[in-house]
Amino acid sequence: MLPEGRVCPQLLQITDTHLFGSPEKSLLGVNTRDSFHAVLDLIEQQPAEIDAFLATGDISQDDSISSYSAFAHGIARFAAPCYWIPGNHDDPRIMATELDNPTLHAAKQIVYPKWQVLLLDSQVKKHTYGFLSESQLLFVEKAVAEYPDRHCLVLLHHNPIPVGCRWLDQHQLKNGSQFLDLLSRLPQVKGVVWGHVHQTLDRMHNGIRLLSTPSTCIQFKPNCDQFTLDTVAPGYRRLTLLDDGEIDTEVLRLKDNPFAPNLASKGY
Ligand SMILES: Nc1ncnc2c1ncn2[C@@H]1O[C@@H]2COP(=O)(O)O[C@H]2[C@H]1O
Ligand SMILES: [Fe+2]
Repeated sequence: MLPEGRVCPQLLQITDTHLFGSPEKSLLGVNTRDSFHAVLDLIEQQPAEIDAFLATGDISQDDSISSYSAFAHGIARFAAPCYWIPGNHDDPRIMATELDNPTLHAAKQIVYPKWQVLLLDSQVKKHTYGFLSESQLLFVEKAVAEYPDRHCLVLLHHNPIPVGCRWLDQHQLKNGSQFLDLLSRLPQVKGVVWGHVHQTLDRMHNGIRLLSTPSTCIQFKPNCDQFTLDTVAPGYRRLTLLDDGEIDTEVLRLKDNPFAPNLASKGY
């Protein structure tokens, strides 16, 4: 719930932390534990109140218990609750045990006075691409019918539209069109937010704001056919859900990127 006197939820999306069990390990030249902590430092420096963190998957890179406990330990420095969904790299069984305490757990639906936030599971076991099952799609319809007077924000790991990188778009949400067609019939839905693509996007589709968010570690360069890393800094997204259904949002990044990746990398 929100503190008394405030109706606009302030949410922070952190995504694709790709943590390892070992604090020494790097992904393509970036120590993901250190970059995660640097992003948390940046969040701590902001004056904004935080009502919840939304962690949109690929929390772990190696599916070790200690990678998930590193996430839990890091996020525990904030009092706000953190809700997570799995990404293609995650093991939901380990998440269910390691990321489960009063302020950190899986969530499907968060209800605020003027908004509801839905968190969908787009993971397909052993595959990099995503898919939303019939039950996930039905859940969206039911949730909107349950609270027809509230605006609705939907989060998932995978991108429902191609972002313009051919190598990456093969791994998108396979039924993205079906998903967006459904949302377009639900006027309560104001925005869709995802991770996975390690880059920023902000576009409108049939009145719905489509937003993607940088990773807290490596970034992918937009509009590249082949795997290409970007030099822009790790970051996160602030989302403020306004009473009138508008989404006030910004991406905040580390200054003077201290986490330069190995630009010669061809993949992972
Ligand atoms: N060179 C590559 N070509 C295609 N896919 C890749 C390449 N390198 C990595 N990937 C996959 O693409 C995924 C995109 O983001 P993820 O972090 O989910 O994990 C990545 C890998 O599973
Ligand atoms: Fe991913």
